[in-house]
Amino acid sequence: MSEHTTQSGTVIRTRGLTKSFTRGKRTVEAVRGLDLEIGHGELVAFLGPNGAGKSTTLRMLTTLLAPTAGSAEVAGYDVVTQRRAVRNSIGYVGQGNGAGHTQRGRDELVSQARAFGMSRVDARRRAEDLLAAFDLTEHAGRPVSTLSGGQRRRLDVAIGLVHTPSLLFLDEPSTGLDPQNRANLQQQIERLHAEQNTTIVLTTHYLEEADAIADRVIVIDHGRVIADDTATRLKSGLGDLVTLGFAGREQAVIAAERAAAGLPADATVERSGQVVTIRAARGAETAAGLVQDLAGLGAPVQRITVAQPTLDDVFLDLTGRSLRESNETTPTATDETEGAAA
Ligand SMILES: Nc1ncnc2c1ncn2[C@@H]1O[C@H](COP(=O)(O)OP(=O)(O)OP(=O)(O)O)[C@@H](O)[C@H]1O
Repeated sequence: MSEHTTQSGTVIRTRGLTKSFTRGKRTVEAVRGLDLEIGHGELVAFLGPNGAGKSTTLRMLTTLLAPTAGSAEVAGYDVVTQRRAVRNSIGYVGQGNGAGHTQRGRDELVSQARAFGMSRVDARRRAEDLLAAFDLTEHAGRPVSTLSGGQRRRLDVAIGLVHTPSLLFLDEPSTGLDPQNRANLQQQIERLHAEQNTTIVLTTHYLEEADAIADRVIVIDHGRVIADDTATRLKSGLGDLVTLGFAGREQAVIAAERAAAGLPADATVERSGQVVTIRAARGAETAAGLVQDLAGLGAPVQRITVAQPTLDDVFLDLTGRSLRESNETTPTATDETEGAAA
């Protein structure tokens, strides 16, 4: 089904998109005034800690939740007044498993395709194509409940694609998968994007996932967009992290002083016990120069690592918190759903 795009190729446009939930006497402002434009063919990741508002945004864009304020157009249709048209234009794979548990994978795909109005022959052909594309052909005759987590998740994505949407929303597609299955699913998503030019919007709290597959990373925190760019550009604003280890505290003090005196003003130097950490552009060069200087000053470096910035460093720089740690400690709650998936 083809999507109806604006002349500029924008497929998602939101203005002041807002959602609050009332829980008892408390109001949770899950999404606060989002202004977004996403173009045809982009692969966008919404990245943020648990509870940041990623799923709520996706659920508004896919018409599952009505916004409290603001507006959103998806594939050229309004998510409130043209819900059906939006739903017909998109694929949506939610966090839970969409597939029925006792159905066989192949039958599930065929029934979904039939539900979208395909003939029996076309539905079977579509199911076989999707099974092949997601490496599921050999498992297609098994009841869904017997599939592994990774196979089930791939089937979910295949189901979301039955009607060949050119815009696909994936809510945490790889959460709960082991690294191998996660990598496998990421490959399928990238292939879908590259081969079919499908616009893909996914949510994730895996930094590496956003970094590896998205053309554009929209970092969300407390219901707001706090950064929006390619992963490379987001990271390029930060320096490399150089860690130097010394035999004793005194040498580390000398090293910290030397580094602070010799590095550009935007570099940062911290010392903790026998370890000095430096955040600076061109970390390898910085480290090499320092190692030489320090040997001459009687403070030889014993251990050295140079790490390039990650998206976690970007998040830390923006919020003062580590996204990795936020994910480990922040609880999440979703307890009400409005409407149902297409
Ligand atoms: N149906 C709901 N009723 C009440 N509060 C809700 C509901 N859905 C979400 N929230 C709250 O809104 C905030 C944003 O939640 P949301 O699920 O959008 O975050 P998220 O970034 O997708 O997190 P996660 O990665 O855990 O899915 C959270 O504080 C959450 O508890």
